[in-house]
Amino acid sequence: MDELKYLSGFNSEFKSEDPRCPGSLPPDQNSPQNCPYGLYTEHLSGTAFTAPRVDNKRTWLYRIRPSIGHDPFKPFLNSNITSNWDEQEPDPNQMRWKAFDLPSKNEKKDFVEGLNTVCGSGDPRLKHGIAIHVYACNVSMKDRAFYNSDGDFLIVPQQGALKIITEFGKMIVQPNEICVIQQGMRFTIDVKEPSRGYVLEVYGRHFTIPDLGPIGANGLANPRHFLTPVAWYEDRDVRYEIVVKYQGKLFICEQDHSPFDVVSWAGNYVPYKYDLSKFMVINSVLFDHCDPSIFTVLTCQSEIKGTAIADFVIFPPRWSVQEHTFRPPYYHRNCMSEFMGLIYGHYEAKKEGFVAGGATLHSIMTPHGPDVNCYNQATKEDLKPNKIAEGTQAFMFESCLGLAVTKWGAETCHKLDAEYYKCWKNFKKNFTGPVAK
Ligand SMILES: O=C(O)Cc1cc(O)ccc1O
Ligand SMILES: [Fe+2]
Repeated sequence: MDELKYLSGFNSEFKSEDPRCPGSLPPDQNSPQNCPYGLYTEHLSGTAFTAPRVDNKRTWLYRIRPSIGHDPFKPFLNSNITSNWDEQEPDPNQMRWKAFDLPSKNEKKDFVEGLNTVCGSGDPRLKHGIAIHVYACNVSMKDRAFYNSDGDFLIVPQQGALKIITEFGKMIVQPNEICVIQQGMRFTIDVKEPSRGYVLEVYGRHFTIPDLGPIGANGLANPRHFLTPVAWYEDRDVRYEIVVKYQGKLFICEQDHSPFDVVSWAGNYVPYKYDLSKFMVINSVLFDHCDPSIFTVLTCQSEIKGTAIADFVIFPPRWSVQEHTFRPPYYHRNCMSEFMGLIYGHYEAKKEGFVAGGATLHSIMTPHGPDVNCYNQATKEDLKPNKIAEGTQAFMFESCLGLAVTKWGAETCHKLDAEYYKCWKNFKKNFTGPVAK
């Protein structure tokens, strides 16, 4: 069970000291000539120095050795991570992936080795774009840490808890929880069982909780339910590997000690986790279907007002009570890209074929919506209050960007389901014809 301590709050100014070294945080300044306990000071920037105060993110780390003490980086081979979006020809078709494979029993893959890019857009060098990855791993990262120089990772475990050690401390992230580890933050992941999940990466900008508009001051994700680790360090002089994702490729270097040697830290640029069951769900209580934006947990905004480079949206269990309404998602064509995954249960619009650990992609302006069975049932059902999606958690990564599927996503994973289009075959023509003159 999760017995770790956390700090609660979103976008808060935190400070934390490992209790083994009380007073390790310099009390009156950021950069003393000599730090308590002989620690080194290091600054981690999450935004430009000159970013407006409301967006400005940085943290001061007090550590046993500065991060710079490492050998040169070399390419890390055998990775299915990419930001090359031209591997395949564009494909506007609705896509559905069966559950992505877990490593087989005689394979050993840690989180880094098990990361595969499915689709994405943009360029980490231009600090604009996203990538969607899936991971499947069965061993812990042994004396190996990872950091992403390209952007932030929003990690959605689907199977298996992740024990994540970061420079800021430890967190355990279970399925139905998510975490965000931002650009530059080093972490290592331990797993106890074959584990699988999804990663939404955003280049160059950070996630926020959405504005609430007329909803008011409260609702959706509550800032106090976002949890940040408390300082924890290890003083271990061993060969340690640091893997970096840099401009879409992985590189590896070695150093002679654990990078998890931060004794205390202070700032507002931190990793955090969030339990999806704590989301305060809002929905229509009389008629019509609310847009899925009502279920936005986190958003990464573009420069265009109200338009997200990436929204993280969930479809949690909730009561459906609308009168004279077609209750499932409406048929539509969207100017945004919609990538969906399933943590457990069944998605209301597609009871078959879209399975936990699998995915769908409905690209810009590609028509989609409930399958024929769902339509037929929803147009006939007695509209009593109904708890939908009990025992279910589907989610969507929605982006204003056009997404390209990688070679891994289209071919190598062997999970694309060629039968997907069939769930929309055989719509009955119900048209009753014009009024007779
Ligand atoms: O396509 C989907 O299943 C996601 C979705 C759900 C919904 O309730 C309304 C619109 C929408 O795109
Ligand atoms: Fe949709």
